[in-house]
Amino acid sequence: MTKAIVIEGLSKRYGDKRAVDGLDLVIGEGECFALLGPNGAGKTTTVEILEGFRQRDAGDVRVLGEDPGVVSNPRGRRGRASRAEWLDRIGIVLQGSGGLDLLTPREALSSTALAYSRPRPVEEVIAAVGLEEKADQRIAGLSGGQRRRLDVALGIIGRPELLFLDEPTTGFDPKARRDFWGLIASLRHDGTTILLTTHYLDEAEHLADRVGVVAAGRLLALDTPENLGGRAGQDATVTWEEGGRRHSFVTARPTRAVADLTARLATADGEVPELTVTRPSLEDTYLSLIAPHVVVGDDVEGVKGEGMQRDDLQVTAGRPSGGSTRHTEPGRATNGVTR
Ligand SMILES: Nc1ncnc2c1ncn2[C@@H]1O[C@H](COP(=O)(O)OP(=O)(O)OP(=O)(O)O)[C@@H](O)[C@H]1O
Repeated sequence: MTKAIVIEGLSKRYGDKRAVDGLDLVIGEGECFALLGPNGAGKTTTVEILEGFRQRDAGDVRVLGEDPGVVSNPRGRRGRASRAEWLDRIGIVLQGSGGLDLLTPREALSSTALAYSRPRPVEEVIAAVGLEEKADQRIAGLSGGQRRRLDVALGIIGRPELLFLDEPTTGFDPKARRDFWGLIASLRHDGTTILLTTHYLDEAEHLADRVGVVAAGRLLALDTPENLGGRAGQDATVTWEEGGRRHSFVTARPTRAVADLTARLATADGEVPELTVTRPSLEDTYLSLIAPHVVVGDDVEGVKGEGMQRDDLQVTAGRPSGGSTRHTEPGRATNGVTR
């Protein structure tokens, strides 16, 4: 595997706060990798170090073969030319960008495109993010979701080899999210490496080849979405209706359980009433992974104000929400970058 990103023993403190605490991670070229974690887990700090916006305290980092801490410094020993070359290969969508209010999306994209050696056509990018109707209106008048789409457009206009997406679909309506997922699929198809942070687990599940879960600056788990935390091999819950009541049990062998139930209870048309077979969803697995880092009445360790509370976990954890089958066997956009 050719490595797009290599992180070894990465650490970063803010005063006494350990935002990133000995992180190791390798992301391959062409991979779509999702970094998951509660508020304050250290995701943005990590990504900003990779983007060259922040200096690390310790550890080694390589992004497209360069040390961002060195190459991103225009006055450093590598100089302005290397920095421009490196930035030419990277696209960045930050959590929110501003300062473009007086421009239109077309103007913002056209001027940003000038900074790249082989930009995508502006029209193509406007269409890809579904901003055709807003292309010539002032950015100040765009809705939150439309601005976010523009952020994404600014991130991909330079035809990056590596795209950083920090919570890209926040504020998107469901259709815009689906459209965005399609866009990411086509970028991946073209070989773009993508590092995504998101709080939407369905988004990670849909888009990512692998996910990493971080809390308190440490990597808790790393796997494909299907296998995270041993998910694929975990017991299944079988539920059905019998005698007017719901019944359920947990089993490691759901195929056999369904066959037994079908033999015993199936009606003339072969159906067992209200039969469902569920395994833990990605959300269930994620919540149990981060649960030890949740403090009752306080934020997640190392977290900003809106951290997830234990009450949230009680509502959701263990809910047989994912993989449910019925009657079947379960089976800072570049506009923020000074170039
Ligand atoms: N500039 C800063 N100065 C001081 N502390 C900071 C700064 N930036 C982040 N932190 C702290 O570092 C920790 C990690 O924050 P970070 O923003 O990297 O987390 P995150 O996983 O991206 O969170 P979110 O999901 O809320 O975006 C938090 O405790 C946060 O309060």
